[in-house]
Parts: sequence; C-alpha cells; structure tokens
Amino acid sequence: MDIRYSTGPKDMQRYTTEELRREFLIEDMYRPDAVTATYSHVDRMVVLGIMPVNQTLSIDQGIDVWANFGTQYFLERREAGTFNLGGPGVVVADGQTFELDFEDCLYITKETKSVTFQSKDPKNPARFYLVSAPAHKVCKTTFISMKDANKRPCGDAAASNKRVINQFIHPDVLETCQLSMGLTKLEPGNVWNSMPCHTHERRMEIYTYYAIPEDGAVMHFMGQPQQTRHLVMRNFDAVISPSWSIHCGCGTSNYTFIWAMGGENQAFDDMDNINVPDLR
Ligand SMILES: O=C(O)C(=O)C[C@H](O)C(=O)CO
Ligand SMILES: [Zn+2]
Repeated sequence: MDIRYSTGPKDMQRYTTEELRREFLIEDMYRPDAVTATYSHVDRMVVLGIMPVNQTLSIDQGIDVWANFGTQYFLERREAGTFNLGGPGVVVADGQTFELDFEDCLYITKETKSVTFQSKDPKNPARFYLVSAPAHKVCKTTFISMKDANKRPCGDAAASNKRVINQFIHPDVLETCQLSMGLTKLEPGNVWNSMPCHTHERRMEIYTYYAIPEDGAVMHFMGQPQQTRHLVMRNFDAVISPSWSIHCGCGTSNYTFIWAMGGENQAFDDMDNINVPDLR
C-alpha cells in the first residue's frame, strides 16, 4: 500500500515537480493480475487499480488489512465505488454477481465481506478503478450504468469546455455514507474541465483521467487559487486534490475523467467558485 500523508498548502509552495508528483499523482495503477493500492490520509480515501487478466482478484489482494485499516476485512468500516474502464468484467460482492461493461459503475456497501473482480476476456481485460471512503452505516450495493446517471450538461464550445457531468454515486441516484463519484465527458474539440475552477473546503476530491491518446496529456492544475501548479497527466493517471486545492485540467484533445469526493457533505454544488482573473 502506497501511503500518502496529508500535505499543507504552505509546504506545497516549495515543492519541485518531482515532489509534487510524489505527493499527489498516482501512476501505473493497472498491472496484469494485480491490485495496486494508494491510501491517502486526506479524508482517508483509498484508491485501487484492479486489472484481472487470467485470475480472479480479491479487493484486498496484496493488502495487509489489519495493518492498514485495523479491521478484519477491507469493507468492514468502509464503502466503495468502482468503475470499469476496460473490457467486460464481473464483480461478485458477497455472492451477488454484477456484470460491468465499459463505464459501468458499482457502489459497494460497508460490511461487504468478499469482493472479487474478473475479466470475461483475458485478451481485453477489465480495468477496475475503485475509490473507498470510511463509512458509518450499511447502504445498498447498487449497479449504476450511464443511463441511470444524473446528467448535467455544461460549458460551451466558445470556452472549449462543453461537457456532460454524469453523476453516478450521488444523493439524487442512491444513498451512501459520504462517497460520491461520477464521470465527466468532454465533447470533441473541447479541452477544459472545471474552468472557471473551484475548491470545496468541506470535501476532498480525486480525479482519474482517461481516453487520453498515447502521445497526448492533460495538464491538471492544482494548488491554492493564488499559488497554482500543474501536473502532466497520462492516460489512467489519478490525482489527489486536498480541500484547499483547485482541481481542473486542460488536455491536448478531449478526454474523460472520473471524480470522487468524500468529506463533510455531499452537496455537489457547494463549491467555493473562483473567478479566472483571481487565479495566480
Ligand atoms: O467538469 C466538471 O466541471 C466536473 O466534473 C467537476 C467535478 O465534478 C468537481 O470538481 C466536483 O466538485
Ligand atoms: Zn470539485
């Protein structure tokens, strides 16, 4: 488990590119028949990359659950959301089987003892992106497809940010403890997400970017609004955004990303909006 301790905004002002990447960027998440895990002390969110090829993988594969969580099993005191970003796959949660195709999502409740992941075709493996947050009550494990998601079209072509925010794990769709997750798709020819940008002092956020061409990148902007920095993101990289940091990106072409939030509340529009002229 890759442990990331919380970083304050003052420290970040002096970080080199490498230090910034080591603190906030999560790379190389999908390795054949392996689970990669990052534990962020920012709101105690856990990010997994799960790529079953020939094997069935358990959520806790390679993780010392007792040492990291002090519990008997991974979801004893946690909830999770997973999106499949690869070929067709199957998730089995305490005996319930869910088939997840590309961009399908599964919310998995606290107290689910066994969660396993499989690919249907080893030549086109599934790629499960999973985010887990501490949870205090049992909700309902629920499959959510793109058609079930709450749609929020926004932006416009003149500002190069025409996109649809698809809210999957969101209070309008299902009940969770604190986790919310969704998928934002930029239309062709549009490159900016979340600009004008925002922070939300009451929640942290994690983005993972994909549908980025091999020779392309998304410049992800972070930091306090008056002290911005950028990280160069490649396909399937993820980035941790503490509550004090903006989180927005500009790509070399259009792309898609998944956002995940945890913290004090689940009010999606509870953002501290920042005017572009105020950015530094
Ligand atoms: O494109 C966007 O704008 C977003 O998807 C914004 C994120 O969902 C977000 O930052 C929510 O706080
Ligand atoms: Zn946000």
